[in-house]
Order: sequence, then structure tokens, then C-alpha cells
Amino acid sequence: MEMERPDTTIQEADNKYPLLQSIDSPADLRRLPQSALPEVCSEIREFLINSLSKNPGHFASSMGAVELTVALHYVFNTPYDRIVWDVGHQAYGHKLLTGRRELFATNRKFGGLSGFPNPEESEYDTFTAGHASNSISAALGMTVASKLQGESPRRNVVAVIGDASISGGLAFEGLNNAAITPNNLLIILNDNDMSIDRNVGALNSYLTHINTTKAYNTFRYRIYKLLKNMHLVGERSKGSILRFNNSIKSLLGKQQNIFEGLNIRYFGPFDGHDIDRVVRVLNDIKEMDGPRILHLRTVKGKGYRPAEKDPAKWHAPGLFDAVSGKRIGDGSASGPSKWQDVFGETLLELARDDKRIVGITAAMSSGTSMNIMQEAMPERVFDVGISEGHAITFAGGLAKEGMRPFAAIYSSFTQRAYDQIIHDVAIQHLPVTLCLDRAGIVGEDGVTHHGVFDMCYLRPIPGIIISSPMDESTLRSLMLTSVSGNYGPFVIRYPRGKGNDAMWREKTPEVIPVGKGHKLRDGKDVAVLSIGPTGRWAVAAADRAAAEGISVAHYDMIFLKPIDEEILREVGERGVPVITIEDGMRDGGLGSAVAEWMADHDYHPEIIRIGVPDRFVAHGKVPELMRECGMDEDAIFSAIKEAASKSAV
Ligand SMILES: Cc1ncc(C[n+]2csc(CCOP(=O)(O)OP(=O)(O)O)c2C)c(N)n1
Ligand SMILES: CC(=O)[C@@H](O)[C@H](O)COP(=O)(O)O
Ligand SMILES: [Mg+2]
Repeated sequence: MEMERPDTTIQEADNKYPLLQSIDSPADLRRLPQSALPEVCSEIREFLINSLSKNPGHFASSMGAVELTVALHYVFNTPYDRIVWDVGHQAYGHKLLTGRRELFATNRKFGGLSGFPNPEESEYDTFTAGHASNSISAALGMTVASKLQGESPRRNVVAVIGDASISGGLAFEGLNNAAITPNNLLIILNDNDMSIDRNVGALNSYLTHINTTKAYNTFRYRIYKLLKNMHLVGERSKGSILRFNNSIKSLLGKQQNIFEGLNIRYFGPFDGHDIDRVVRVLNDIKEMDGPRILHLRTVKGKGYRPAEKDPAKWHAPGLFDAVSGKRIGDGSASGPSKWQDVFGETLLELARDDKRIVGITAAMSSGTSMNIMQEAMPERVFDVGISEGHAITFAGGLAKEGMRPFAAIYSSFTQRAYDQIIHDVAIQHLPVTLCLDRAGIVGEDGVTHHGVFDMCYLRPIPGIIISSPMDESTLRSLMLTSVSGNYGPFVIRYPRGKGNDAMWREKTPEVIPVGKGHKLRDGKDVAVLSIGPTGRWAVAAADRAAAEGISVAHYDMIFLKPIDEEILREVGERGVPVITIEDGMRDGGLGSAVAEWMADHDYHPEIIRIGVPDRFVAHGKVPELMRECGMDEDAIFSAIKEAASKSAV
């Protein structure tokens, strides 16, 4: 299929970024005198402001990591040395320095650059990024592999992780293992005291405390430098870790921080925007043996006042006017609401009537609109940080004692919590409502963020209820239904973006029968079975088919599990071709469930399954990706026509 290629031109009028334009790879950067680095940093910032104002993406994190990025590529011999970015939403500066400046206008566009580090895109992108907290484990694996392959000690591996991402369980597991595995891993903690929203949790308070004991840490670093000059520490030689730790301990007494307690040498906190300092410290510590952590304090949004003032809004601000800092927005204020807001408002309504209801978010309180209830009932909403697994088990504990938790988590991040859903909720049949936001194709975030696996991985779990509303009223009714009985885990999945019905607030939620779908139209040639918002595309395709004289029966299944057997029997009895449509992987979800049921009940209609084909889907606008996957209205219409022609034979 011929798709429109993105525009690759960027505005570099009048040689606006002279230094940056002279850097085609980090080797060019490394040829510059250190005195030129502040200017490189300011050109990167200018470039990001101009580019992202027109082609939106993750803004504030990349702005805050500019000096760190420049210093890393200046000091380390990339790509031989490895940099592993955590999440990767702060890596735009890295993209600009590693040969992708001229393509940056295609960032996040279909066929263009990925918004995250992607090893398929560049040898400088060492590991897949997008989901938080994996960098320490991945970098540890890479440095250990280096050693086993005889590369070490020359190859440096650096994990760059934010203050919120380091609080994720996976990062802790990585630290725990890094501390006892022989390795030369360098972890850079980029601490801007922010997650997307305010950072939460004890580690966050602890990092703030470290900052208040700065005098001690500076003193400690000076002593390290003294010892290094005396050749007592520094070289990659056996025993230097021990000597360093012992020397420090004997000089400073017992005070140590959490990282030192884990036997990971700690340096900092330093000002992450003082490029000379960062370069100096990196040079000082890069040859050291053993795991080390460098703690840098940065400002999210640094260099752009509106973003510094409100970093949460500027995490991913959308289009904006570069000069005034006014965000242009996507017209969200008018017309239908976002699905997340329907969820957020409905949760608050339900919670007002039912004291058992509590809300849980894993660091996505504004993203899921859990902040609506959080603002009204702060004591009944829990932001547990980037810890989806914990969120589910915590919900299990609450439910076990009689509460009715609603955990709202993006579908793709819920992949982190699979065992907890089974082990800590489903086996005990605990009444947890799991609201999977961003279900289906999400668009520009791409391969790491599409919520396309949930139906397939949840369907085999015994006793679980899996539902997906086609419209806002059904979302509200499903939420009410989930707390109206003792159903055990009750999943409700809905997409990113806006719904369709601006009048949803006028309709009172109703308890609906679990496992029952709706017949939206009757017809004799073809049966279309859709789930969730895919129903809207099916309605449009069926209207077009009707205009061509094809008679389509269309069922909105609402529930994947339990599936509506009455509908399946009706369709099976008719013996007409069946088309299933879902905004998830084609193998394992609705289409598979229907095919299995038909075969088990000795019905053998032709079944055409429309869903995401068996491959990973890249980034782009949702309609572009739908089209590319053969899931859009045109594809459904073609499938209906083809099926009808066969049934007529
Ligand atoms: C597993 C997972 N959960 C949630 C997210 C959504 N998310 C993306 S960035 C982010 C905040 C990261 O904060 P931090 O690591 O401190 O970096 P900063 O944004 O402050 O630069 C969150 C919660 C994610 N990408 N992955
Ligand atoms: C990097 C990351 O994981 C988040 O910032 C994510 O991109 C948010 O997605 P939404 O824009 O759908 O909230
Ligand atoms: Mg942060």
C-alpha cells in the first residue's frame, strides 16, 4: 500500500544552528574544544523548541537532559561505549547528535523517526526503550556480555535513568543484582524531582534528602579525587573498589547512603546543567571499576520558561507557539470528551455513592484522569509510582478486605503486571476493576505503547471478565456493573483520545448483564462481530455495504469473556460468513474466541478475522496505522463485500 511519506525538511534557515549543523556524529562533537559545549547545548535547546513546537513530542525531559547528553557523547566513545536510555523520552538531544538531525522533523510520524531509542533506527540506540525502569538491567547485561566476550575493560556501559523510573521494581531488581555481579556499570540518575506528574514515594523523598546533605557528598567526592591523585583509587585494577570504600569509610565514619549500602559507589549530587562539571566528573569516574552511580540534579524543561514553570503540562505539550509559549492544543475543549475523562468523572460519581471504591494509578494520574477523583478525594486515591505490578497486588489486598479498587493503567504498561493479575487477584477471585486505558493502537508513541496484547493475554485467565465499550454510556455502565456484584477481576478496556457522544453526561449509568452483547442491525448475507470502539468503524462499513445492497447483521459483543453464546449460536445457525473486528492482536482475541467456539459447537462458517496482524506495529497517526494493519473502515468494507460475494455463491 502506498503511504504518504513524511516531510523531512526542517527549518534551518540562515544557518541557525552552526555548531549543531557541523555535528553529523558524536566523533564531530568530540573534536570540538570543551569550551564550545555550552553553545552546542544552547543550539540543541533552540532546535528542540523550534522543531517540537511544530511537530509535537516529549519536550520537557529532553530539554532537561541536554547537558547530560552532550557530556556523555563528549566523554564516552559512542557507539562503542553504550548508552542505555531509560524510557527514552529524554533522548531527542541524543538523536540530534547521532546523525538524525535532518530527519528530526519526521519524529513520531509514520515512516519517520521513532520517538524513542530504537536499535533498528541507529547503532547509537543500544536497547529498546519506551517502558520505564529497564535500563539498569539491560545495561548490566550488556556490560557483563562485554566482559564475557573479552571486550572489557575498554567498553563503558552507561544507564541513564530518571528519578521516577528508578523507583520502579525492575530498576530495584537491577540495582540489587548489579551490586553483586562483577561489572563496570555506570548509572546516571537524572533527578529532576518529577515524574510526568509530581514524583511520589519514599525514594523520591530520600533523593531530596541526599541533596540536603550535599556538603557531605562534595567532601566525599573531593576525598575521592585526592585518593585518585595518590593512585589509591581510580584505575581499573583489582581491589580498587575495596580500597576506595575502605578509605572513604575510614575518613568519613559510618555515614553512607542507600546506594553505598548496596556497594554501588555514589557520586553527587551535582548540577546536571553545569556542563564543565559534568564532563569533569564523567572523566574522573569513567575508568573506575565496579558499579557506580552518578546523581545529577536537573530541571525538567530547562531553558524554556513555560516548561520549567509547569513541567507536567510540558511533558508532552502538543503543538505550541515557540515565541509566546502558548500551547495550541487539539481542540479537546470542544466536542466529545476523551475516554479517560469519561472514566475519571464516572469514577468520582460512583465513589461518591459507594464508600468502598478507591482509585489506584501507577504514575499516570493525569494520563488516566484519575486526578479528577484525586483532587476531590485525595485520601481515596493512591498514586503508587511506576509500579504496575505492585498496583495490582495492592488492589488485591484492598479488595480482599472488602474495598472496591479501580486500578487505571495503560494497556501496554499492564503487561508488567501479568502475574499479579493471575496470582494476586484472579486466583482469589477478588473484585478488582482494571481499567485499561490506551487500549488498541495509540498512534505516535508506537511499538512500545500500543495496547494491542491485553485481550490475548487476559483471555486465558479463568473467571476474569473482559469488556470493551463501543460508546461512553457503555463505559459508564460497565464501571457501575463491575461494582454491582461479586464478579472477581473485571477488565474494561478503552482507547486513547476522544469518544463520540458529547451528551454522555445526560445518560445515567445502568447495570448491564455480564456476558451479553447487542445486535445493532440485522441482515442475512454477512455477520459482523465487533468489540469496543471498532464497532463504530463497522457501523460505517455496514452502511456502505447496505448502500450496495449487501445485508449485514452487526453485533457489538461488549464482552470478550464471558462471550455471548446466544449471539454466537444465532450466527452459527445462520451459517453466513462471519467477520470479527478487534483493536488488538488478531491471533488470540475475539476472532480466535469466536473461531474456537464455532468449532467446539460444530458450526463451520467462514470466519474472517480483522485485527492487528502478527507483527509489531510502528508509529504514526492512528488512521494511518489502522490502514496499514488492514483494520480501517475500508478494509472492513472490502471484507464484507468479499464475504457477501462468497455467501451468494
Ligand atoms: C512501565 C511504564 N509505566 C509508565 C510509563 C509512563 N511514563 C513515561 S515517562 C514517565 C515519568 C518518568 O519520570 P522520570 O524517569 O523521572 O523521567 P522524567 O520524565 O522526569 O524526565 C512515566 C510515568 C512508562 N513509560 N512505562
Ligand atoms: C513516555 C511515556 O510513556 C508517556 O509520556 C506516554 O507517551 C504518554 O502517552 P499519552 O500521550 O497517551 O498519555
Ligand atoms: Mg524525573
